[in-house]
Amino acid sequence: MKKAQIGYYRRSSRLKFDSSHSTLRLVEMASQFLRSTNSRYVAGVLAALGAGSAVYTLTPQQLQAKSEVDAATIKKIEEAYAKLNGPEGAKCKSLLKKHLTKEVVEKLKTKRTKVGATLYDCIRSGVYNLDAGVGVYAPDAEAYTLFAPLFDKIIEDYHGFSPKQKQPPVDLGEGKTKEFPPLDPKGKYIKSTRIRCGRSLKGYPFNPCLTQDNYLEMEGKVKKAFSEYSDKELKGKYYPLDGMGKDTQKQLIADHFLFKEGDRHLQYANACNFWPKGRGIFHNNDKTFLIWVNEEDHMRIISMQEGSDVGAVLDRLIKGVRGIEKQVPFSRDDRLGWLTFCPTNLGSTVRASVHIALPKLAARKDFIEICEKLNLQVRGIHGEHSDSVGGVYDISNKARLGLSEYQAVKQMYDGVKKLIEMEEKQK
Ligand SMILES: Nc1ncnc2c1ncn2[C@@H]1O[C@H](COP(=O)(O)OP(=O)(O)OP(=O)(O)O)[C@@H](O)[C@H]1O
Repeated sequence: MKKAQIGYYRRSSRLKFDSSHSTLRLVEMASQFLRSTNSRYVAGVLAALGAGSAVYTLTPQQLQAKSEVDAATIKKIEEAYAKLNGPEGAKCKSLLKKHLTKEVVEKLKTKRTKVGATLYDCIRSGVYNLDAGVGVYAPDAEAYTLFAPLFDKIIEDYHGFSPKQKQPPVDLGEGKTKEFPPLDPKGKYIKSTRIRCGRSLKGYPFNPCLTQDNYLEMEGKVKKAFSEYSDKELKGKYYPLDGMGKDTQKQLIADHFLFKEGDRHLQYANACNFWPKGRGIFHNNDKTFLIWVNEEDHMRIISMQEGSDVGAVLDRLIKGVRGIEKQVPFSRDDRLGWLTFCPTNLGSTVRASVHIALPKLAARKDFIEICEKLNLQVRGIHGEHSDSVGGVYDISNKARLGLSEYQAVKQMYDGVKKLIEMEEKQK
């Protein structure tokens, strides 16, 4: 027996579906039910469909939609293709432009996920931001499979991860953190070390499909989970963005603790709806363990500290992740690993970075090339799309998918170790 359980504000009710009903039929029946009850929102549709079950929040518009994509959206998709391939898109080098072929457009333009997301939701950001490197986001977990002809190509190109490959099992590095003693014990080059990972709450779509009530509900759930931390090092407080003073927010951003606001790539991906509702940051007293809530991903779990003790930073991250996953279940795909909004973060979701000054090496014309050969990514010190300040760079592992969390940290560790050796030998 397939069952869809529908609850909405103030009242709740149940609908039972026969196992012969297709997903589309379930959505239609839920839609009828919605009209008959005249409620404004359906707050949860739990449909045990095949292997997976999911709780999604749907707006009436989403529910009432048929599987066909409306003509206006199809037109937008076709116009997007024309823009990318016309004079305006001449300088665009994004993976979106490269892989959104005419065939892919034709195949995918009429598809819609169960929560109502279309191809346009996936590509919107890259169509507005022609300077994007990638240009796509997944509006919900299902988008990775429904729109696979586009996502798989981009994932393969970015990560070198073919559709036949599978993310290895989770290995956070428990029992192995001693392999990462301080990279720069004398503190000559490295200012600070940070390791972050992303997590999505099971049962919720990603940003563009979330309602304000979803955001608030998710915030409530994770806040409760944070209060369960008993470890002294991890204990802290949650600070909602809604109501946070502008000065406090600015300082937290300047000190590298909080996410920035107004990223145009995220804005055009419809990731900033209802901002700042449901967004916030949890941190311990020392600001060495932090969790971002509902920015790009539902959660970004972060461990950071001054200096270069990668092992200590990883130890703390492991404790933090283990603590929270006992409280809230996360979305994981058998092939793609931990699911994230941006396909560049799939898999391990780990970005381990150091803020490092390498004056001699960085002066070389081939500095970026050297880093790339070591599988390292170079950013400015105020995050992605920022510049180096005072010769300090943010250097991290490049790969996130196709390797375990431990291997991702090791990629950064080994690469940065090599860079320091080269700096010391450089005349
Ligand atoms: N090793 C580090 N030490 C101190 N701060 C860091 C370090 N690495 C990154 N940060 C800071 O973390 C903040 C977020 O950086 P950024 O947005 O580039 O990366 P991210 O959190 O990994 O997410 P994404 O890759 O999605 O952009 C920025 O303020 C950045 O300066």
